[in-house]
Amino acid sequence: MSVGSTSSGSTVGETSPAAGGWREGGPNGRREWVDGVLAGLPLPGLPAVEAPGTSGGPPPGLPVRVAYETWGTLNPERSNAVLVLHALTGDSHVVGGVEPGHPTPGWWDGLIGPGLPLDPARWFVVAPNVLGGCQGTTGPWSVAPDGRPWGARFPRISVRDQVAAEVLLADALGIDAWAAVVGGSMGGMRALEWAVSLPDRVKSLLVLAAPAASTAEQIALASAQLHAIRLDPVAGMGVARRIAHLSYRSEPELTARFGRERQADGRFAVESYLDHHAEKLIRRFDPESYVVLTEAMNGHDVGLGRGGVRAALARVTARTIVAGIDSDRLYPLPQQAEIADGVGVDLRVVKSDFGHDGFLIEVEQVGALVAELLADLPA
Ligand SMILES: N[C@@H](CCO)C(=O)O
Repeated sequence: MSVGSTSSGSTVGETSPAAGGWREGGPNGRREWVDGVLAGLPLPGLPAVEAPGTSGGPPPGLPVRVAYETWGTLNPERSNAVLVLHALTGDSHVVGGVEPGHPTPGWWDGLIGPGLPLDPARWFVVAPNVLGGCQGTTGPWSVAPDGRPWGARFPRISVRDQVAAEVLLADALGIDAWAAVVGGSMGGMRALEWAVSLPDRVKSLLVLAAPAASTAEQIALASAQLHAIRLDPVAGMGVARRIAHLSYRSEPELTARFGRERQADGRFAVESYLDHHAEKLIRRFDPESYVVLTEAMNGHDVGLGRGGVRAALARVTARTIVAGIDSDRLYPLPQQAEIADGVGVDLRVVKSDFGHDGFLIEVEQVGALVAELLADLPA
């Protein structure tokens, strides 16, 4: 296993791993990577399933690189590490900073920093880029063992494989147990999978706006997106984002914000809004990663091979907070209620007009939950 680092000013990427440090004083995290070989989790993984353009499951011993960002310092007891897991199109850049010449927003700005719930003076915060994504951790953009990019040949992976890659990172950093594992949406799936698969390694857990298992409706919504991308990767990802983005927002919000208003070009304002989000994603995301990650979310089921969801949730020993967004129509509250009930805690509700994206927008409420989770943990 090897460990490397890039300067915070350069894009994290396995193709240009220039050695370097990080700019002191800015909120950017330190960007590094670890290389290793993917091992299975100690519990049964997903059965290999053939999908168009993929082989079935990662080959044994798949070499992987995990690119990640950190804030703060690991204490000598190695007891202050917090794992923050991003959602579908997120990345390791949890909070923003200043890259050369331009500010870079984070997706949970307000969560990490002095005096904030994850204060780097106290906590060592680790945010990996997900396996199968396109931000430096091994994914379809990476070079396969035969020297050619994986592309559409990238193996079908599961949320469990993604967690296995994060285990490799934890091992490389010498973190036996996380003080907390925190994630929303797809990040919440991985957070839950961590606590179920490796209960001894998760002291506390925040699962936000995520299900224990993807439902028929979630798979159906995703399946329409996958079809669009398979027909035309670039235009299709735009269509996929439009479908997905609608599921990320709430009907009352769309009505209040856009109504039936038309723009000068004749498009409904809400059409133009979706067009904008589609164009933005096309500029910043890889369609093959979108497919790989969406397939992984479709396969998500913490109970698979473990006697069902209820039995799997009974394995969790972490101090746990499970929260949902009251207006979330993608992963509605009953799904978080199921997790909370299975773990034996009360469901917590984030109030938001914005639907599923409330987990990104309501940072103050999310921050309060993180602070509560960590309140009297020794660090
Ligand atoms: N806006 C989020 C929603 C998915 O949780 C994303 O793009 O990842």
